Amino acid sequence: MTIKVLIGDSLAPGAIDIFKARGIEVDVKVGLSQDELADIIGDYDGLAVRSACKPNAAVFAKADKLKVVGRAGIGVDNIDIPAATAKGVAVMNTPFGNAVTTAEHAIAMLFAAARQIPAASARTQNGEWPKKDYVGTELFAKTLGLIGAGNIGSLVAERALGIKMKVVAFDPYLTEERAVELGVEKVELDELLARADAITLHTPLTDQTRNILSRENLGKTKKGVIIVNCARGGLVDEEALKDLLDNGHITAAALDVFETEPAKEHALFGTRGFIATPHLGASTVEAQDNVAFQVAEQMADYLLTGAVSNALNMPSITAEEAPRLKPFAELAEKLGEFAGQISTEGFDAVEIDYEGEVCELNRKPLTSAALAGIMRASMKDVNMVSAPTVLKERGIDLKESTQEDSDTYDSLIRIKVRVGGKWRTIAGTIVNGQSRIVAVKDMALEAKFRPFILFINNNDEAGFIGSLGSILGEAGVNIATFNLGREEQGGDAIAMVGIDQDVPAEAMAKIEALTQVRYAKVLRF
Ligand SMILES: NC(=O)c1ccc[n+]([C@@H]2O[C@H](COP(=O)([O-])OP(=O)(O)OC[C@H]3O[C@@H](n4cnc5c(N)ncnc54)[C@H](O)[C@@H]3O)[C@@H](O)[C@H]2O)c1
Ligand SMILES: O=C(O)CC[C@@H](O)C(=O)O
Repeated sequence: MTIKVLIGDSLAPGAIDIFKARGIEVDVKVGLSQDELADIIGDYDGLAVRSACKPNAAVFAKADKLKVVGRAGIGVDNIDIPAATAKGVAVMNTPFGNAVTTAEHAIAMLFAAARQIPAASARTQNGEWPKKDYVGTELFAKTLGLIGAGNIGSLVAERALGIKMKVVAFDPYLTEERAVELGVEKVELDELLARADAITLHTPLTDQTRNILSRENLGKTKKGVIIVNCARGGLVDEEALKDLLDNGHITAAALDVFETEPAKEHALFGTRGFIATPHLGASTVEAQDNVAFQVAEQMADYLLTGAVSNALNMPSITAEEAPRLKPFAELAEKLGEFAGQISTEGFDAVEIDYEGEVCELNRKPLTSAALAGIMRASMKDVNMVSAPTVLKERGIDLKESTQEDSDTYDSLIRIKVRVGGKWRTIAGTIVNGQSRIVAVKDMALEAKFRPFILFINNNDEAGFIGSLGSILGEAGVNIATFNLGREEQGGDAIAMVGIDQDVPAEAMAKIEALTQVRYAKVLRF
């Protein structure tokens, strides 16, 4: 049977050759609207994209043959991953192929902003020779504030140190050891804002990073600061950026990414000190070859052999191992997601214990699945392949242990994450092929994973369940399941409430204010 792939964005031509050499038919259709894509997607087994092609739920609804979407690049915000997962479509990216190129663009933007090169060039070529208007800022010995010290942030730090800048970094997941290795000083955000002469951003866009350079935070920066964003639109308050450029608090700003793209009109355009590029961070021949060739190989492997690599929504497992490993990989990833969501302040060690029959299996993909789950709360685009490398690079300790007998269950996986010197622990098993949570903080219970779980750590005192039920009822939140665990009567206790919808902020505040509640959070799976 013919296997067909659609290339929906401008990819380096070598990708077509790779698909064809492996016997896969290829169509290239760039610039399709979502409706046009939905009309034709039913013919294809694979879809290769960059960032302009945006397969949404309506596209996946019609993607009856589709098995894989490959992103030639890092960010997958243009792909509706829950819709892809619901349709059984693997989503893969290429986590490292364009990192150097993007770091170089950030550094180029920094220099361009410090010396106002684009404006000076335009006016010089216009015959003005405006020498007096462009007295720039030297970067030597200045402080660069790095928000996000992952792949690209680390490369930017190396380069900034090379031009003799001092680098301070804010990243809750950067360990002191990794900071020392990189030669940067780990600081809190407020300290970075107060000390940096230039700030560059290198985080994904998540609930925690959206608007991280808000009007308030931009107001805390040094007068004369330079702002560079080559990561994602939405990290910087664009309106506030304009106001602060206009009043001279910010000397210069360079954006490669915008809240709405393509940004063909924008209030910032024409503002003094402002530089824009059209999401060019990854646009070099080298990076585009890297990501296009890699995505074509990964997609072809998956379509022809079932091998999964760099997948964001499914574990990497070989075809032979698949049937036995799959439920345990799903369990490990979900337990990891639980642990990650209750550790968003940052953690410095992870332990994974395998007990019982699961010890006989290849545990590497299980550990990778668990780590991807743990880190997903802070790094949206992390996957099973990149998770272990990233963990190691950051100097986060990982210990695995096995115990061939399990006291109660045929198999048990326990994940422990250390936050501020204290361990947060969750354990689970498989019951009738489905993942179950069987202990939290070593308190036994049995709960299914659901799209929304309200997790509460409380004191075991009378009246708590009634008050909680009333608050949820008044907020119109339906309870689907309710599981409780406790250390001893009157002691530490947990409640896992499976709910049919998210809890409104007002109701959440009331829950947190209950005298028995120590910690409450809605977890999403
Ligand atoms: N402009 C472009 O063309 C282009 C090209 C490639 C990547 N990108 C974007 O650059 C960004 C960085 O990519 P990467 O490969 O370095 O990602 P990465 O996952 O390796 O690093 C992201 C870093 O952000 C940190 N982080 C998460 N939450 C944070 C928070 N609340 N505060 C501070 N730091 C936080 C993480 O710990 C991590 O170290 C992504 O948004 C990616 O999509 C843009
Ligand atoms: O494909 C591009 O040009 C942008 C890629 C970049 O935003 C990424 O996240 O990898």
